[in-house]
Amino acid sequence: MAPPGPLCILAGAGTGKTRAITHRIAYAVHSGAQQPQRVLALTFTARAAGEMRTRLRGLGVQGVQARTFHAAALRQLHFFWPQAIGGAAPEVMSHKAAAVAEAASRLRMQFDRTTVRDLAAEIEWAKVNLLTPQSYAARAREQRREPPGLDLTAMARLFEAYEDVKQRRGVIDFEDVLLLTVGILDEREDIARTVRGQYRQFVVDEYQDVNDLQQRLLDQWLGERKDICVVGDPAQTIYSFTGASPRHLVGFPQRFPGARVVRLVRNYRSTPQIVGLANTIVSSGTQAARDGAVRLLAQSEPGPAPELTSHPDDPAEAAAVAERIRGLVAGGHPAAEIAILFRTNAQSEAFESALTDAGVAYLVRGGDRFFARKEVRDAVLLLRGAARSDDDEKPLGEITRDVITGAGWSHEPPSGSGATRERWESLTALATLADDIAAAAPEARLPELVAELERRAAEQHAPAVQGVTLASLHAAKGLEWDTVFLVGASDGLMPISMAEGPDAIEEERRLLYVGLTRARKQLFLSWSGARTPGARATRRVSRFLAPAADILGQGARSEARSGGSKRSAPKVARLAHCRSCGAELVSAAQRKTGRCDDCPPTYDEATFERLRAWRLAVARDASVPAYVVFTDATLTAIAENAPSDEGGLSVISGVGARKLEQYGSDVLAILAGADPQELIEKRSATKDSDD
Ligand SMILES: Nc1ncnc2c1ncn2[C@@H]1O[C@H](COP(=O)(O)OP(=O)(O)OP(=O)(O)O)[C@@H](O)[C@H]1O
Repeated sequence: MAPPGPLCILAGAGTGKTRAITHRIAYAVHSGAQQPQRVLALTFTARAAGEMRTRLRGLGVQGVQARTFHAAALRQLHFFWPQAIGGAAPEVMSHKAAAVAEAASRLRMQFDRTTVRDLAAEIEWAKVNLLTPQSYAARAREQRREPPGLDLTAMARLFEAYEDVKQRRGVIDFEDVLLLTVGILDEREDIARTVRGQYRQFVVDEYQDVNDLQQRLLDQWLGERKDICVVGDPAQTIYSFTGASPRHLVGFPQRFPGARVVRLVRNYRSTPQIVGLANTIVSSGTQAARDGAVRLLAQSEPGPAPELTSHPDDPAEAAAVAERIRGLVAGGHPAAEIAILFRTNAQSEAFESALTDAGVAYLVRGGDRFFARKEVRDAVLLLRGAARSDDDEKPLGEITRDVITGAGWSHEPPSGSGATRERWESLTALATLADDIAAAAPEARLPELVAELERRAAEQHAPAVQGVTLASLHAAKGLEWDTVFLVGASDGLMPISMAEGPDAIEEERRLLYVGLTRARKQLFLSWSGARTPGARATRRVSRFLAPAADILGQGARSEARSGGSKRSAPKVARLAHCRSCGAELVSAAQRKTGRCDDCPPTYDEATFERLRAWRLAVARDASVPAYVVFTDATLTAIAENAPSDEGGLSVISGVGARKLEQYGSDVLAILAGADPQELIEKRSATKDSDD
C-alpha cells in the first residue's frame, strides 16, 4: 500500500485493477488515514461506478463517492449554479440529435438520422478536445477527421449553429456540464476552495480513457494537492477516436514529479499460453505504443495453445466456428462461457446465422441482433415489396442491391467510421447474403431471398437466456470468458481498412490485444480468404499475427493464404476444374458439383429424383425452403459422388457435421436404393414417438 501522494498504477490486462484500487481505498479508510466521504473515485461508466460501490461495501467501506466524471460534475453544477450564475442550472439534453438536425436545417443542410448521429459524435469529439467552432477545422485537419458528408469548414459552421440552437433553447449538453463546471471553478476561487475542501483523495479507474476535458476538470478539483491515484493500461486504449488519450496516463510521472509508479504485471485471468501471445502482440507495436504497457506474467494453470485457422470464405469460417462451439456445448462447456469477438458489428450476421443453423443459443452484446437493426428491418420491408414484382431480369445480387439503395445503401462505402459506416456494412451483409443464396441455389429469386431472410429473422429473434456471447471487440472490453473465438483476423478487418496512419494502426493492434486477453482458458483465432463463397481469396492473415508465428504456426505469416480450415479434410466438391471437360470452374455452384454448366450431369437420374423427392418432403415437414435442407448444388454433388459411407458423404461441400447427423443415414439409404417415401414415414413415426 503506497502512502498518499501521486500514484500511477500501470496495470496490464487481467491483473485485477479494480480490486487493487478498491483495496487501496479500503486500507486508507480502515487505517484511519482517510475519511470515506473525502474520497472521490471516478469511473467512465455508471456500471463501473456501481461495481466500485458494491466492491467497497463488500470491503466494509460506506460513504465513498464513486461516480462517473459526468455525474460528479453535474452534482456540483446544480449545487453551485445558483451562487455562481443565479437561478437554476439549465436542463441537460439527453441527446444531441434534435439540436444538430435543427442546426443543419438552419444552414439548409439535410441529413438522415444516422448521419446526424455521426455529426453529433463529431461535435462531441470537438468539445472533449476543448475545441471551439473557431479552432475546430485546424485541429480536425491535423487529426484527419472525416465528418460524414461535410468538409471541415462546413462542419465548423454546423458546430457553431448547434451551439446557438442550444443557447436559444436554454439547454446544455453532456460536455457543457463539464465545461461549465470547469468555468465556474476557474473563475470563482471561493467555490473552488469549497470543492477542494470536500474531497482530499482522488482515484481514477481506466485512466487511459481520460480525455482533455475530463483531465481539465480533474486538475481543477485537485488544485495544488497531490493525493491522486490513477490506474490504467495504455495497451487497452481503444477509444482514441472519441478523444480519449493515454498521454495523460503515460505522462503522469512527468506531471507529478516524485510520483510513485507501480506496475501490476501478474495476470490472474488467462493461461500462460494466452498471456504469451498477448505479450508478443503488444511488444511488436511501435515504441510509443509500448510506452507504459506492461509485460504480463501468467499466474494461471497452463492450457491448450491458441489456435489459428483459415477458411475459404466468411460463411465457411462462421460454419466452422459454430460447429466447434456446438461440439463444446454438447460436451458440457457452458455456452455462457463462450464468446465470439469481431471487429465490426456487421460481421455478426454470419455468426448469428451459423449458430442458429447449429442450434446454439446466443446473445449479441452492446448492439441489436442483426435483424433487429433498423436499417435491416427497413431493407427487408423494401425487399418484401419488390419481391411481388421481381421480373427475373437481373441477377439476384444486383436486384437486391438496387432495392436496398432505397434503405440507404450505396455502391461505394461512406467515408469515415461511425454509425453511417456501420449501417452501410449491415446493408452490405444483406447484399452478400443474396449473393450466397444465388450461388447455392441459382434458381432463387427475391421471394426466396425474402423467405430466407424471414426464416433467419424468426429464428435469430428467439430470445436466448443462456447463450454464447457475440460482441464487437469494443463491447468486450472489461469482460472475460473461458473460451474466446476471435474471428475475422485478416488485414482489412484487423486492422480495419479505414485505419490510416500509424496511430490508427496501433489502436487496431490494441483492440486485438483487448480481444486476446478476454480469454481465460482457450483461444481460437480464425480468418477467411474471401467474403463470399467462390470469390477469389484476396485477403491475407492479419499483419499483427506475424510476430506470433512461433505460437500460432506458419499460417500467421501474411504470405499465407487461406486454404480451408487446418482441421478439415479436403473437400471433393471444391475441385477447380470440371470433372468431365477440365474447364476452369468459375462459380461456387460449379465448384460444388465439380462440373461446368455445359457438361451434362454424371449422376443416375432416378437416384437424383429420389433425393429431390426426399428433400422436398423433409423441407415441407420442417417448414423451410428446400435449399435449407440441401442446396441443388449439394444434392447434385451427392448424387454424382454417390458416397457409400458417412466419411465419403461428409467431405461433400454443404454437408456439415450437423447435416450429416440429421440426414446422413437417409441420404445413404437413398443412394443404396431405399424408397424416399418409406424413409419419410419412418422419420415422422420417430418424431411422433419422441413428441
Ligand atoms: N489477486 C488476485 N488473485 C486471484 N485472482 C484475481 C486477483 N485479482 C483478480 N483476479 C481475477 O483475475 C481476473 C481479472 O481481474 P479483473 O477483471 O479485475 O482484471 P482487470 O485488470 O480489470 O482486467 P482487464 O483490464 O483486462 O479487463 C478476474 O477473474 C479476477 O477475479
